[in-house]
Amino acid sequence: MIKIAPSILSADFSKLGEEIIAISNAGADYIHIDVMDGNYVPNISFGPLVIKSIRDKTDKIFDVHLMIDKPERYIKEFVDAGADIITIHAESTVHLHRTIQLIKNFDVKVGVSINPGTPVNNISQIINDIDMVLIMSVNPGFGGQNFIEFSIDKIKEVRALSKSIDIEVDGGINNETAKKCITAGANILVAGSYIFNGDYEERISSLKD
Ligand SMILES: O=C(CO)[C@H](O)[C@H](O)COP(=O)(O)O
Ligand SMILES: [Co+2]
Repeated sequence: MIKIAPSILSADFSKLGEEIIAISNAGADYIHIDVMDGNYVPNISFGPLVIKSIRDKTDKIFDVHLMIDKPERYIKEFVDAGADIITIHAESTVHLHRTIQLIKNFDVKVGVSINPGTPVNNISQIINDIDMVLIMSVNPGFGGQNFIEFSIDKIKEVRALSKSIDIEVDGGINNETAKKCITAGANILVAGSYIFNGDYEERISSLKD
């Protein structure tokens, strides 16, 4: 089953609540929430207070993608805000294994993401401890970038390590790149600009098809 996770980074922030409702009704499986601190990535988005303010707009899974340095400092805040899945970047913490255990102790799902320049090998040691691998198919920080083709090989590599783990792909996803990702073994697709720049329902079903 392919799941679609619209990234609200491309939503209209002036009416975020309405956007969450619209994207949920259009068939989103997850709501992908990009948290950026202006340090780990060269952009600033929003934090736990904003997430908390939209939590009651939908029952969909809140898929929180933390692009922040030392994410271990803020796990409790994101759990309290309503995160169902918390994904941290392997490059963002010195103590990856410890931070994974910390997230698991809160009884939410845990994902680990790797940037385009990070080899899959960097997460082979912890892959059996986590629920999801998030392959970044653009350099994190901004929506609307072009898909990096070698990400396909990385998806295949992760799938070879685990038949059952969730593999999410994030960045530059459209109906063409989606096909390649699914064929390579991904089962969750994040899409921001592709979905929010068109008819939400049509775009989500074009990714699923
Ligand atoms: O994590 C992200 C950026 O760091 C976003 O989820 C991603 O860029 C989605 O945007 P688009 O689909 O427009 O590429
Ligand atoms: Co993201």
